[in-house]
Amino acid sequence: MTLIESVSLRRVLDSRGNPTVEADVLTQSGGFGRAAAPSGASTGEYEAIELPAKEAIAMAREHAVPRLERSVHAGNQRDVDAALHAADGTDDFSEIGANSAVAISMAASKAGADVLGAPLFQHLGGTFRDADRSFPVPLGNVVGGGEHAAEATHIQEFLAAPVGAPSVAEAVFANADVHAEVAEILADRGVAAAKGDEGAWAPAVSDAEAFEIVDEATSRVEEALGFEIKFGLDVAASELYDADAGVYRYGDAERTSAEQVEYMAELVDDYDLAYVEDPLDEDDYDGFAELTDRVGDRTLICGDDLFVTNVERLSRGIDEGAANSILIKPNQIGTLSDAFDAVELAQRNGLDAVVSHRSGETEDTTIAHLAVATDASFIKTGTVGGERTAKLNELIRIAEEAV
Ligand SMILES: C=C(OP(=O)(O)O)C(=O)O
Ligand SMILES: [Mg+2]
Repeated sequence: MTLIESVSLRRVLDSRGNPTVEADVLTQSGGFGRAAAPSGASTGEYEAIELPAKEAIAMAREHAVPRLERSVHAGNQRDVDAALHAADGTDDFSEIGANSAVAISMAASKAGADVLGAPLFQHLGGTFRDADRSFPVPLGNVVGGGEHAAEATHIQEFLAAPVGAPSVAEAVFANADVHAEVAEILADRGVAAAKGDEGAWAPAVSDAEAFEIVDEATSRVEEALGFEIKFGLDVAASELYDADAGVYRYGDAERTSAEQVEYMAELVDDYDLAYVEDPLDEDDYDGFAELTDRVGDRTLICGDDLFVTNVERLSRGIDEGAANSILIKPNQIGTLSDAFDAVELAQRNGLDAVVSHRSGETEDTTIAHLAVATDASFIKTGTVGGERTAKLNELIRIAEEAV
């Protein structure tokens, strides 16, 4: 019923104005799915390879599309993704591009769901998904810099975490309120701010001042709404790490690895942080393990560039106690099956899964469904901006549909 009839690929724009790959999958029974690849700026060294969109499309047309059309069922995600791997033949999708692979993988999942007449989260989560399970808490990027904005904070993302929100919708609106509150505080302080790639405010303030501002903004909104709103960070520390000198550079200031662990542990306690992503360099399993040992009982230490949604890197992290959560970005690994494998391995070992967007995004909403289907604890998908609200609004709809 879900035999793939055709796979079409085209270039579309992402939110940074760069070309990206969009895939349409049509089944013989008329099921249809469309999805587009996102794109990172602070990409991990060990991610699957994104090719220039034109090249990725040409290679996928030559190698992957003939293996899929009239051969593979869109309803069998494992078969679709195995065909993509077989077409590519490498272990990092450097032949057809992880951008082509992930667009086709996600589009096929939607075509499979369409044939069944099921919402995507249900198709992906399966019949055993417990309808009473809680929904992912949206992490809302409200202040940021790093690779996502010039002349702003060194820490890449300050993320509102409305952990006490009674519903997904209230959490989504709370993050928007924090974003607006940050704007007011910046205006009061006479600080002008544009927005970075993900729609977060990108003021030219020190990291210390950003902590003050976000702490104040979350407290004010917490008080107004009457439920707990914490905040967290994506330090994206690999971008700060100078491997030759063995130090983390925060502008003119620097920290050794031991000082970085100390600094992160202090921040967790000073600000009661709910979440700290990539606090150390992507090769520093030991530093991650030390920090997790110190503060992992009271916050999530999440591996993004550390794990790159890759089960091998995650297995090592589990063995070494390097983190207590993993960021899941399907385009880091290339297929939904690989992303699911990473989630399953993590959850079986007591780690939380956090499903995430990329800084370059489209209107695609697959990750909202993925987060619900996998029972992820958090979803990181921005706060404002059409490509971000596409996912947040979809989450609100899913929550309505899933009751
Ligand atoms: C979303 C992120 O940024 P990018 O997509 O640039 O890697 C991140 O680092 O978590
Ligand atoms: Mg990150």
